[in-house]
Amino acid sequence: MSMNETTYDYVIVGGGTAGSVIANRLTEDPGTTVCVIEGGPDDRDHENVLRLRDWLSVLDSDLDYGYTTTEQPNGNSHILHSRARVLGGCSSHNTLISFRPFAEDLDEWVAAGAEGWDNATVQSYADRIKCNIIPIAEKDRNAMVKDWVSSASEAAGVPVIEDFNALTSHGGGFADGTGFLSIAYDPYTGYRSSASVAYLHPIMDVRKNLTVLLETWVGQVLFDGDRATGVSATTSGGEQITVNARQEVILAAGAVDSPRLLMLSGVGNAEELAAVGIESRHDLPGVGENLQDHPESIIMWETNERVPEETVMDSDAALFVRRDKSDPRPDLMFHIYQIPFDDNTKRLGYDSPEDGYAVCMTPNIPRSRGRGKLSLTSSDPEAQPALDFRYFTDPEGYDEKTIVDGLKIAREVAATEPFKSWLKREVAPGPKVQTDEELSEYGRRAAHTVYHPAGTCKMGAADDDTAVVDPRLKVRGLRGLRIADASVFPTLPTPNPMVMVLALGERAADLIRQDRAAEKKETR
Ligand SMILES: Cc1cc2nc3c(=O)[nH]c(=O)nc-3n(C[C@H](O)[C@H](O)[C@H](O)COP(=O)(O)OP(=O)(O)OC[C@H]3O[C@@H](n4cnc5c(N)ncnc54)[C@H](O)[C@@H]3O)c2cc1C
Repeated sequence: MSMNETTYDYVIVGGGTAGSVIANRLTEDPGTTVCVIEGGPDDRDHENVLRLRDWLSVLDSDLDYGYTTTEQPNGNSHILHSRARVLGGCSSHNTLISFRPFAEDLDEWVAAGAEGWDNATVQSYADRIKCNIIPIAEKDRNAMVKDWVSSASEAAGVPVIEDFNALTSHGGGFADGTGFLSIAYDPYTGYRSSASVAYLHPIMDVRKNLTVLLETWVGQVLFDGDRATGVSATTSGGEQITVNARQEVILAAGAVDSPRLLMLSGVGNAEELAAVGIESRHDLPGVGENLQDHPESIIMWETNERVPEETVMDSDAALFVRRDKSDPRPDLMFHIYQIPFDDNTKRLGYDSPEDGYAVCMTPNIPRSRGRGKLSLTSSDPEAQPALDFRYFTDPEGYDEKTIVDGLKIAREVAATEPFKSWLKREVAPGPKVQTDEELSEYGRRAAHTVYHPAGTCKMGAADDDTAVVDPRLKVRGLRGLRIADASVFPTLPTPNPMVMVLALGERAADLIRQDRAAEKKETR
């Protein structure tokens, strides 16, 4: 073995949300060695990463891969798809809004072939999550957002909910409601309780069986026949290294980079790989398909007085509405932003209120019907992949209608006291935009992402040719290779997905341990 070659039991690509969980759980056994390879630096060296309220300063910075979208004829072609380049992954730059999935979300997974991912099982894994998930502390709740919650409740005819997760963890879910969010944070310091904070910081430099390689980029998965044997990677100093896995390579590089890495390693649609000059190792047409997101739009107002200071991360409450009474889950979600969230409105020529005098509502589509595709544009590992979300292309026009309904409901909230009295004028789309056609045109052009790409290596039954991984997260048709991150979601859960990613990491570690124990028993 050469100097730049090392061997561990497990190699985890990506020290992000799921990767941090898996690394912690696998190294609970001191006899198991794990190497995490993370493309970004240590989050402990970045105060603005640790301080949740500074989250926007991390977006579009050198800690953001900043993926773009392809031309979106029916939507917004200018969305920047932030993905964190730092330990903890997107849990290190997101807003840490923490929702457990709904029971029916997981029924859909099981129906899609994800056997064993039923609600009872997944909730039991969510119970294990180490992040400090709590409803926003009273001291962080500001008067304007409290008034917004009252008005949202009255205008939409929905109850105020004090703890959304109490209803999903043991009651299966809720139909509608509004209230302050639950966040993974430390209310005393305002610091994140991200995956890296909760799962890695306490054990890094403590557990001798854990190695974390930072600022190191995995370029390829290495194979011996159909078995993944390790990865090749480049360190920040430009050194090429090989990291071997005695047992397994686990991809936890996220919904963009896990399929990208598979394709660069020759695993994907053979014809499409050939078209960009990559020799196919294993024809797996599902890689990169099924790209999903929670699309959203925005409505912004100028306030009469300065928005009060108290906040956790400037987006502290939500509203859920259910239009379709045949489904027990909500089908429209709104975040409130206590700041001008104006990237897309500015581009369309709207002015922005002075800092401290803006409030926004962002209606989003919890179960969007759009399905996109991620593909490689070249065999150059540095070339950005093409992310074609195909926003607002579902033939029924469901996504478009949801955004139009959302903008109308947001206006009803704004017309209801006590929130009404905070507002001076509607800035975007503005009072001239009234008809459904006008609202649709504006809503789609100003559309943004809730930053929830998923589904690009979807899980399905072992004999489902469109699936990339089986229900034990093993890449179909290969050995020694699993994927455990948001890319394996067959469908996006109704609410924000991070808790589902954390629970998936918890269960992935169990599956890996169970399979290893069974293998040991067999060879005895
Ligand atoms: C701005 C933003 C706000 C969000 N807000 C919320 C929220 O409030 N609530 C919520 O539920 N969800 C939120 N999300 C979504 C949520 O954070 C993600 O769905 C989730 O964190 C994804 O986890 P993951 O493990 O799949 O990937 P990630 O957490 O992205 O982890 C992937 C890791 O792999 C590393 N990596 C990638 N490729 C390589 C490679 N080739 N070599 C080495 N390392 C590599 C990356 O650096 C990264 O650390 C938000 C996302 C964003 C971007």
